[in-house]
Amino acid sequence: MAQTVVVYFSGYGHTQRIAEAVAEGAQAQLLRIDSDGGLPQHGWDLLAAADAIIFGAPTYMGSAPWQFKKFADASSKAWFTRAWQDKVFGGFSVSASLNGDKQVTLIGMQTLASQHGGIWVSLGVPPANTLAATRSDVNNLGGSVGLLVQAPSDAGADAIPEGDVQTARGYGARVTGIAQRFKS
Ligand SMILES: Cc1cc2nc3c(=O)[nH]c(=O)nc-3n(C[C@H](O)[C@H](O)[C@H](O)COP(=O)(O)O)c2cc1C
Repeated sequence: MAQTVVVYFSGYGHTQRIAEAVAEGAQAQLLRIDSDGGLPQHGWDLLAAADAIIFGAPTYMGSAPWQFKKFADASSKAWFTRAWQDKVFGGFSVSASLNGDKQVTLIGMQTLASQHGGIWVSLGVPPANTLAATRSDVNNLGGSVGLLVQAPSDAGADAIPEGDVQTARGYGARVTGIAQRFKS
């Protein structure tokens, strides 16, 4: 079985909930970036050993929070040794607005994965964008590069629409499934 790690930052718990849903689908280990932008002691070893790495962050002011950027910059050590070369990568971002410029955060993650020589996994699900579509549908936000999630600004993580949570589980499963195909 391919080993996937979901490495994420969450300021107020919304991205944490989605990281858990992605990890459930991916049968992955969770690795939280702390409020200082650091990883726990074993964090870098866990990432080095992974077959697949999924990045997660909320969108703050139109891009990833500085804590995620600190982690990304610190990953230059792995870049120097090509430690993440040919791993499978995915990414997700949570924000309050339906759009909210989440795509900018996602493209940053895709670029980070590409700098490391990784293989990026798209969302792989068509958009639910018909008149009959609702927020309970899978991929109702119409993402393609990776996973997009909306969390209402005045509510906790429990208020994230079920369609987004389901999309998160499905995306996690897709990333690990693809990593498994590369492994076998
Ligand atoms: C400093 C800051 C900046 C934010 N900027 C945006 C933004 O650009 N677009 C948006 O839609 N939401 C924005 N939000 C809302 C967050 O993306 C949203 O509340 C998200 O669910 C927070 O995730 P977290 O609880 O994991 O930190 C911002 C929130 C904060 C605190």
